[in-house]
Amino acid sequence: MAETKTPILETKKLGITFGGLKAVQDFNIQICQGELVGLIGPNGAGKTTVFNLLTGVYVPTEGTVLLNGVPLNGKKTHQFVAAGIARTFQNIRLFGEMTVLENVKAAFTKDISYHLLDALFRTPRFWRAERELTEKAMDLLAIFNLADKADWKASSLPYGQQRKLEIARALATNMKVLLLDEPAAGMNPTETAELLACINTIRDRFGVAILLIEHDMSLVMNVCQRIQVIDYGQTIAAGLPEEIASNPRVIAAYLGE
Ligand SMILES: Nc1ncnc2c1ncn2[C@@H]1O[C@H](COP(=O)(O)OP(=O)(O)OP(=O)(O)O)[C@@H](O)[C@H]1O
Repeated sequence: MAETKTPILETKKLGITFGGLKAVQDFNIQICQGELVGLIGPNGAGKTTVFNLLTGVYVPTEGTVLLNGVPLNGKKTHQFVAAGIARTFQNIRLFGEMTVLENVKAAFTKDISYHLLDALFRTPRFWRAERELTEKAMDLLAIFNLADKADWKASSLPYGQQRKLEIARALATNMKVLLLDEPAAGMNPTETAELLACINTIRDRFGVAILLIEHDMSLVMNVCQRIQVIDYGQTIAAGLPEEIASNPRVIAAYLGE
């Protein structure tokens, strides 16, 4: 018998209109712990707009985003992050002048257990907490094979590794849901294969729910358990990768692109 799980992330009739344009409408999705779902669709279909709705960047014109069954209506972006929804962006947004390690440590702000005075006077509590943060950050970097580059300036990493660092930083926010916006964009096949392995590790190790926007179809078909397809802001198909690959509406939407 199929196991019934409570979705971590759920949307109900989510939609947004810009002027007269219904960029996303009646968008319904459920993602459970440890699930990896792909969100695909032709250019301009509304994928990034969905991410902006899921992170509080856009206020929906209709519908609701729920995290563990709790509606997030009216919350600001930082409250979405605090609640456990983290994302990466199509264009890399690292602190380029900071080191790889500092980039990850900066994302652990929720875990800082010392006060301002401890930091000012460099008390034992400050050093203990700093050591723990460094260990946690190094553990994350190790998953992404970046531990030996901890002291590098983030901007000096090769492109594919900067993308991995972005994901490591998103994980440091202790999130329950990870939204990845075209993580393989601009990567060569070797970097894409490494990324694929990382995404699988993250899912297994952290049990997070992942929603992935990706144009690289082989990546999507390889890693996703389910795929939802949107076109002109509306869901045109949802199902297993093999069902999606042979769905006539999906094929027509992509051929028409
Ligand atoms: N802030 C905005 N104001 C007006 N229109 C917008 C805004 N954001 C997105 N749109 C429009 O909504 C539609 C969906 O755009 P979106 O960027 O979400 O598509 P996408 O599927 O992510 O595309 P791509 O694959 O090219 O990144 C487009 O027609 C876009 O022009």
